[in-house]
Amino acid sequence: MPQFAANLSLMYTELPFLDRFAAAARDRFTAVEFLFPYAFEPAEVAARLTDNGLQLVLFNAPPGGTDRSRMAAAWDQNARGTAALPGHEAEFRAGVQEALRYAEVLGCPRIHVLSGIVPPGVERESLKDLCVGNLRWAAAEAARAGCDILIEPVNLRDMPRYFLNRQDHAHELLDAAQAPNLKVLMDLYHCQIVEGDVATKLHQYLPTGRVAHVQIAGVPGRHEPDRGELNYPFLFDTIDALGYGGWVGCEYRPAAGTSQGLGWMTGKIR
Ligand SMILES: O=C(O)[C@@H](O)C(=O)CO
Ligand SMILES: [Mg+2]
Repeated sequence: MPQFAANLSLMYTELPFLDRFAAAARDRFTAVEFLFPYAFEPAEVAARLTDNGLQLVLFNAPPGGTDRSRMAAAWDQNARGTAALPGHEAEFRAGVQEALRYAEVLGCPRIHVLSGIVPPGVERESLKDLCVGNLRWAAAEAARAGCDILIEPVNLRDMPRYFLNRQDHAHELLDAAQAPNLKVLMDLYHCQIVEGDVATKLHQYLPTGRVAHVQIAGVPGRHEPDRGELNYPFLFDTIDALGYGGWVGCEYRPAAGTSQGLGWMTGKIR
């Protein structure tokens, strides 16, 4: 079976953020991921990882701006990254630097950078070159810290007008950027909603070695993977058969309690 990481932004939300680490460890997770750690000092988060024998495998660069007191508000106001947004280059760079500062303390080898909401009246295509330049810069900075930069195609129902929606578009950006540590975060929930044909997409992209992280959730509800239209046992077998050795993040909203809903995983955590 693949190795699963608990997503502490969507799971265990019945607990305060810093208490979710112990809860994940009690459920026998050995790895976690989350969206944004910036409400806390890196040392505070690092202590929770160490205390609970957990490794951090992925988190996001700030969605916009690096002022910690305004980051949650920025997210609520639809800030979804700046990699593809004209006029936000300084903000993008500051966000990547801030993420790298956390990654170093947290020992995390992967940072997901969001690319942004396409402004009204702007063609997505016209933003590609800017995005490639920003990603190339971010990858070079991250390489010095031994980190990968990841980009994730996200569905337009959850994130209207988000810049990056399709696997092939993500791989086009990688082709253009030519940075070995620029990789794809393949979220099968988004992939199913946007493109479908998920097993074929796994066959197409996992062997490239460019997929550095996978995420899962049931479709359409984004609940446990045993709820909904995707046949995850089959997809897990496919992931294994393709020799994917990376992490699979459980990025779902538990339907009725996180621990209670882990039956789908019983006996499957490495
Ligand atoms: O799929 C998602 O929503 C996340 O992986 C994410 O990072 C969006 O912020
Ligand atoms: Mg995701």
